[in-house]
Amino acid sequence: MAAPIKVVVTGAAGQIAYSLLYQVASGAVFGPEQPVYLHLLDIAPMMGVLEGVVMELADCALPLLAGVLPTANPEEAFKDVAAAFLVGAMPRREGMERKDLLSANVRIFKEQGQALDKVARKDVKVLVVGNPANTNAFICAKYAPSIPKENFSAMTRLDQNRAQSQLAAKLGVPVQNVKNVIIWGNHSSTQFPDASNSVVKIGGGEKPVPAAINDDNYLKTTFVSTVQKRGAAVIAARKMSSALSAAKAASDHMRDWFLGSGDRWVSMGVISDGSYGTPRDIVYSFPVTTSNGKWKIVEGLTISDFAREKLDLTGKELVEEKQDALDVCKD
Ligand SMILES: NC(=O)C1=CN([C@@H]2O[C@H](COP(=O)(O)OP(=O)(O)OC[C@H]3O[C@@H](n4cnc5c(N)ncnc54)[C@H](O)[C@@H]3O)[C@@H](O)[C@H]2O)C=CC1
Ligand SMILES: O=C([O-])CC(=O)C(=O)O
Repeated sequence: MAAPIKVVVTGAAGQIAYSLLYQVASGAVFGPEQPVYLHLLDIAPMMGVLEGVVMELADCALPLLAGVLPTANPEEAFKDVAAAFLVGAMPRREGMERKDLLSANVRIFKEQGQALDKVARKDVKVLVVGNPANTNAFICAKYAPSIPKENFSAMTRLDQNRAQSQLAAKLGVPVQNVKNVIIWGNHSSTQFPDASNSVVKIGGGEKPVPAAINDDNYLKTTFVSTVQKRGAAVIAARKMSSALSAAKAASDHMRDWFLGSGDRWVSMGVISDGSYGTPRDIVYSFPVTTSNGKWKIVEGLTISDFAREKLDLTGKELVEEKQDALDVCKD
């Protein structure tokens, strides 16, 4: 058995963590041969609740769980971690956009970037889940200059999973038969869910999804808006934001980053190098492949005029969010 790796989950007393911790501790993320030492960070008033979570983790009797450290101190939480799930942040309520959380949440990611910079492993892989996720990831990386920017990512995997599931339902196939759907841009209502390059196993063969669905209008309208608005739809129904599906997506994202995405593209918010004419130096969601712990943007895709407009719109929003976040972090 390998030596345990240290993994931190922030917001560990919250909703998403409640589902995520089991997945990490049971081997679903780092594999069935990799023990984990869990560092659980939350704020001081939540330490009592967190104690209950620690008890439940013990009661799960998980063979891969090498130890648990609950703490309210970021420098203790981030010490020597190989993977960081940055979940802890305020969630939105009905009627809010995710960027309305910026002024409340972005300072958390400045402080946590500084702590990661001081005490985490320099090869730590950071996944920002807390909203607005892309811009928080940008700020976190900015305040951790000793760690490569490529090691910071934002979660758009939940959007990808939603998109894949919508297409599979429309086509009447199991969800794993659909692959290579892309989420471009921001984890916000301007994101562009793009099925134009996706393929489906159907009727004993493989087909492009647009040909199999044969309804361009659906792919350009209902499909896009359903995925863009799915988070809001869950909030309207549950009065709380997605948690089970968010935890599953966070596990998928980190697993693929560590263990590889195989022959599938996955969407991750990563630092933009200007690929596909997007603004540089923002955290933008691209189709990537992952292997050996590194991601690589899928190259050479054709961008239609319809897609161009969508890619530009979500990029513009990210440039604006970045400026707002930098203003908040000045004081
Ligand atoms: N990127 C994505 O696809 C998704 C992102 N989210 C976002 O994830 C975040 C967490 O959501 P939930 O778990 O449902 O919220 P929650 O309110 O249930 O839990 C958040 C936890 O974070 C803790 N926290 C607050 N400030 C902290 C700090 N400075 N350090 C450590 N912990 C801190 C809180 O005390 C609380 O226990 C929200 O911002 C939500 O909008 C949610 C779903 C999907
Ligand atoms: O919608 C929200 O506020 C929570 C979230 O990010 C999602 O479910 O995609």
